[in-house]
Amino acid sequence: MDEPVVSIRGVAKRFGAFTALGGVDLDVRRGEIFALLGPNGAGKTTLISIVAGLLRASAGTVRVLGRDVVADYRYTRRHVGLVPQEINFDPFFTVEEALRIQAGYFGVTLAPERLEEILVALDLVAKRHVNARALSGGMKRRLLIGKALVHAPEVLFLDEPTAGVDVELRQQLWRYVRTLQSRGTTIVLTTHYLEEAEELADRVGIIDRGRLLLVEDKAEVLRRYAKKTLRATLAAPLAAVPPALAGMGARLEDGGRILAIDAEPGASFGRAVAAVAAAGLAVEDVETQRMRLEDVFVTLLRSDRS
Ligand SMILES: Nc1ncnc2c1ncn2[C@@H]1O[C@H](COP(=O)(O)OP(=O)(O)OP(=O)(O)O)[C@@H](O)[C@H]1O
Repeated sequence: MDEPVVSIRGVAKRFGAFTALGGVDLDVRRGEIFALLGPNGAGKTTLISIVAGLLRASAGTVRVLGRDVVADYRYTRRHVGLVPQEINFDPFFTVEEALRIQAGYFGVTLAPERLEEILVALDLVAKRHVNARALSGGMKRRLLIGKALVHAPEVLFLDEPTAGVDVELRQQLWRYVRTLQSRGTTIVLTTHYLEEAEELADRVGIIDRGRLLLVEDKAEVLRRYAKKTLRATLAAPLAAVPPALAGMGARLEDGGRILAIDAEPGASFGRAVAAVAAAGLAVEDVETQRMRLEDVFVTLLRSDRS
């Protein structure tokens, strides 16, 4: 297999007596979208900042494209793009100037077609000559993303890229993130919008209190942890669940009109459907629902903390 694009080994970070990261091991694969999920204060930004070379680890090593982020800072920084969580740019420049200046920091001249592409993707064409201070919060965040892209980084870190961005534009950004991925960019994102991770990520990592609880393919996480529920709409309401179905944990909802049955992750509904038929129930409609990544996330965190 390819060498990982980012390789994190035993990374710890202490702030005084407080341990923000307690020994993290993680490999990010070439070309993937990796979503780092965790509650407030879990250590996501700390980890990303260490990988991007903005913060020194107290222990452990990080390699980006095979090079150590401390010893080879200039090289690794050159290949990393970081969209920070906090908006922190000089408000006196226009959007276009801010992008050109940022490219200059990396010794790159921003080609006109690249500038256009970034402005279009981030919906900032109409604001290109506007001072950054006159942008709305969501526009400022989009400019931050643009700034992280000017030097065409191989690895892009997005720390809550769509916080405060409206729904329509969020979807547009998702499409652009996928375009970047299709061109070979590796993307690591943190987000509190679990639907964002569900939509974009190939793999997810869940971090809590400075420890990684799980790193797994997203599809596998859902397969392994997401319960399913089958809801059968009955032709006539029931007063009580038939005994054979009660033994499977079936319950009534909506005044007895709906019979709901849960299946453990990975299990099928074959037996439940057969039991409904055997009970002689007339079924008008059937719906199945699977837990979303958000529910899985909450369940996993709860079980870690209990
Ligand atoms: N410079 C610092 N000095 C002291 N403590 C810090 C510092 N930076 C971060 N921390 C602490 O480290 C922990 C992890 O913070 P971090 O910003 O990495 O969390 P996060 O997972 O990104 O959270 P959020 O989702 O809220 O952005 C928090 O408890 C935070 O208070």
